[in-house]
Amino acid sequence: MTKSPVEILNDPFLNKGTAFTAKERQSLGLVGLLPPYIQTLDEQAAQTYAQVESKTTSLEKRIFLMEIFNENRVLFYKLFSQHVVEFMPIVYDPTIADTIENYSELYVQSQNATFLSIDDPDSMKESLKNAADGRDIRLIVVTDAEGILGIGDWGTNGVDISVGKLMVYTAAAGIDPSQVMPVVLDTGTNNQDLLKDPMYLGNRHERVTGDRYYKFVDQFVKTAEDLFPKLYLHFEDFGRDNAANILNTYKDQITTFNDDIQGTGIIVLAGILGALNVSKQKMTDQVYLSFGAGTAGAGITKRIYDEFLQQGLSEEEARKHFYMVDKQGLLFDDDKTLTPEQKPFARSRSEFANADELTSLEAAVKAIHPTILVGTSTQPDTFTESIVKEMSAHTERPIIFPLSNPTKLAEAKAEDLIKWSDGKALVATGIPADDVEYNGVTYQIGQANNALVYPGLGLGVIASTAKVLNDEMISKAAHSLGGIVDGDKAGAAVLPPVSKLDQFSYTVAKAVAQSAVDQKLNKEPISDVDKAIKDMKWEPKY
Ligand SMILES: NC(=O)c1ccc[n+]([C@@H]2O[C@H](COP(=O)([O-])OP(=O)(O)OC[C@H]3O[C@@H](n4cnc5c(N)ncnc54)[C@H](O)[C@@H]3O)[C@@H](O)[C@H]2O)c1
Ligand SMILES: O=C(O)C[C@H](O)C(=O)O
Ligand SMILES: [Mn+2]
Repeated sequence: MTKSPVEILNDPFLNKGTAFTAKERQSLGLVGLLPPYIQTLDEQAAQTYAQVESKTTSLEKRIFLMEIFNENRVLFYKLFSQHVVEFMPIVYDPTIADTIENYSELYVQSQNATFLSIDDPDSMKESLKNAADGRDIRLIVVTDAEGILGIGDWGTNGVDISVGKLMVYTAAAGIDPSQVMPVVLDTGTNNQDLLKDPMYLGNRHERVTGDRYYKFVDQFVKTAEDLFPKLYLHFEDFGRDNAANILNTYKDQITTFNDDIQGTGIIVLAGILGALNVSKQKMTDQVYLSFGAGTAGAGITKRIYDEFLQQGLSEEEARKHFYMVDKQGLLFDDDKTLTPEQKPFARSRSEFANADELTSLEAAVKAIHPTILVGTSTQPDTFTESIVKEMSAHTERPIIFPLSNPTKLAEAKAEDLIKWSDGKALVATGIPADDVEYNGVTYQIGQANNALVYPGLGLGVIASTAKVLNDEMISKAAHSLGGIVDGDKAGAAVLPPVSKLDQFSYTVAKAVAQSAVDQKLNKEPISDVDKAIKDMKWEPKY
């Protein structure tokens, strides 16, 4: 179907704006519809970048960048790729949290997303087809928005996380933006402020749960798989009660991934490996404490635990190294409210003389003497000076990762952790952190955000045509990030910098694709993994 000139200018996958050549303007019927000077992509990027810079707040910058995204994908990604470090926190986390909270107020355009309503399941297939508009969809990011970052339930507004995660896939790993689709499953919201807000654009009822919810998710998975047979299905920010259930249901059947469980597990394992490379300590000597044992906390713990097994410990031996603290304090095995993911790491009260007193993080740290503390609690400023001092008193180089997002929810600031530990803490944060100057050393702070790994992982899975994404591939992804940072340099970060995102996405992709091929999980024959990845890679150019 050929598009009319106006349709072309309104199609972000086709529109080149002022970069349409004289010949294209003639042949497509665009003569007179654009100013006469023909810009190059570089000129367009320079001009739009100056406009971005003229905005004073991150939110204004993001709103402007989304205009470019809505109008011209090549230009958007050219700009993004030229300014990755500057734009990541604007396009993605933390600014994305503001656009989700204000989605209805800020709404101008649907951004090629698909909105699937639990009240209208019969139109699901048609909706997905309409949104694909004939495109060959290889990657969907889907959310039901029950647990957006650490800010909770945002109903239909959560669609922005699907859009944002996909933008990072393209900027970091070169996934073709015409082959992706953001989806929100609107199953209602329990956010009372949204339900009362006359401007709210989603379904105005409480969340549907139980069978009807799982049937709707299943209908979505089956319909999407049926329509797009080469699909890699990424789940994002589902609630704690559903995320692991959904992953466990589908992970052996289709090519799927849960970012909060698996992506976060990979980046934290990579960060810990990086930290141990600095401290020259052994993984299996570490004592691990997860603060906030929800979707991410439990997913990370399981990944690190699996690493202990891989390094030769028995299940029983390995389990002795792990502790979890959630709302109720240290998790014990007599607790009836434990989730299935928490149960394996709950401890026996008989291990402690003062078990009943271990109801706070501080008490737990005193009793356990963890060497690694990872925060996924959504509780700001909970890694206090006294906790950090207590950890530092019992271990030479404490590994402390406050990972809750966005910025306002982080368990601690990198700067404080460095200061309170007298420069000893090996720190990574969920959102970007500035260098910290302390006692004449410049400490670089790694970003332990799943965005550093999920794009490469996805590229590797898609390029290798893998049937499933399994633990072996996930482990290979985490280990592939080693060696990029020089751990012997004073103040070295525990993870590679965002400025090298495209390079290490490629490293991750190669490790994952090679693992898929080695395990014979590829659906199509692949003789050269490197070439398969390079052939997949999309670049922003006309
Ligand atoms: N850096 C990253 O890549 C990354 C990845 C995923 C999640 N996260 C962050 O981790 C946080 C949690 O995300 P999630 O998806 O696991 O959410 P979740 O709701 O599944 O888990 C949060 C957990 O924290 C617990 N909690 C609440 N209050 C607490 C308290 N006072 N003390 C101890 N625990 C408490 C909850 O009971 C729950 O188990 C979010 O802020 C999210 O942004 C970061
Ligand atoms: O979205 C992010 O920044 C990371 C993570 O998936 C989260 O939920 O916080
Ligand atoms: Mn997430």
